[in-house]
Amino acid sequence: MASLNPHFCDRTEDSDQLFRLKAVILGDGTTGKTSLARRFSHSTYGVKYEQTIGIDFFLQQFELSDNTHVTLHVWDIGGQSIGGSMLQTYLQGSDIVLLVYDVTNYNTFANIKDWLSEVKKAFGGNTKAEGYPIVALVANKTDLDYKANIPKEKHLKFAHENSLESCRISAKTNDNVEYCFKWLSSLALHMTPSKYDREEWKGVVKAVLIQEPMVLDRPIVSTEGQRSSVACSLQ
Ligand SMILES: Nc1nc2c(ncn2[C@@H]2O[C@H](COP(=O)(O)OP(=O)(O)OP(=O)(O)O)[C@@H](O)[C@H]2O)c(=O)[nH]1
Repeated sequence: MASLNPHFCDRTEDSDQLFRLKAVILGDGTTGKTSLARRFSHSTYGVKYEQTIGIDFFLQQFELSDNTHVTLHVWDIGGQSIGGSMLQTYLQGSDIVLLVYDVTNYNTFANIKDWLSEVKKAFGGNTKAEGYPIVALVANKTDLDYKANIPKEKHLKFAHENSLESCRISAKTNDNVEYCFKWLSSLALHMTPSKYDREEWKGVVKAVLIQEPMVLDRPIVSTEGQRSSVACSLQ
């Protein structure tokens, strides 16, 4: 029942329910935490790297399903914060923690265990305790999968062994970003999204039409004289 849910914060005139959640993004520097937060909150992306010193805040409101709305407060923590006393404070009251690594940088994956230790420490080491957040292992920069050096199996094994949720995203192309945040929000609210909702969150993958291949200086045609299928490549 919504009224018993600690995240419930308002009911609008037309009986819609509004929930408030806090998501904290952790991970090594340059793994794409700010890019992820910015992509989800502002639908923008920039290639220029600007180091986050301390913390940055983002906000996004969205509809999770009919009549259920979420205000998500996203705390983007600078990659240099590990081991600092403030990190423990930042983690207090979080509903969702995203542990982000860069698929092209093995060290950032190897260091996830240290970030996870920080999360456990902040919640007294008991991952089953009430108030322990939904924690997800997030592989970013999957647009660079062709030069990734962390096998997907390794990602899944680590997630499974540590009872983490799992997302593979690209802040650059927006692949799975909405899905990841909405899926984790659903879990934090103990909701089961419908298949239809989940498909919708996955959105449309950007496809680019490439030039129709030419054979002997003319387009490929089928024997009936119809044009054959057009080739597409995913960016
Ligand atoms: N190819 C690719 N590059 C990305 C992606 N996400 C982020 N980047 C780039 O990686 C660099 C670092 O991104 P940031 O979002 O600033 O990284 P951060 O984790 O917030 O870094 P700190 O502030 O040091 O903690 C930037 O140049 C981004 O453009 C992605 O999905 N794909």
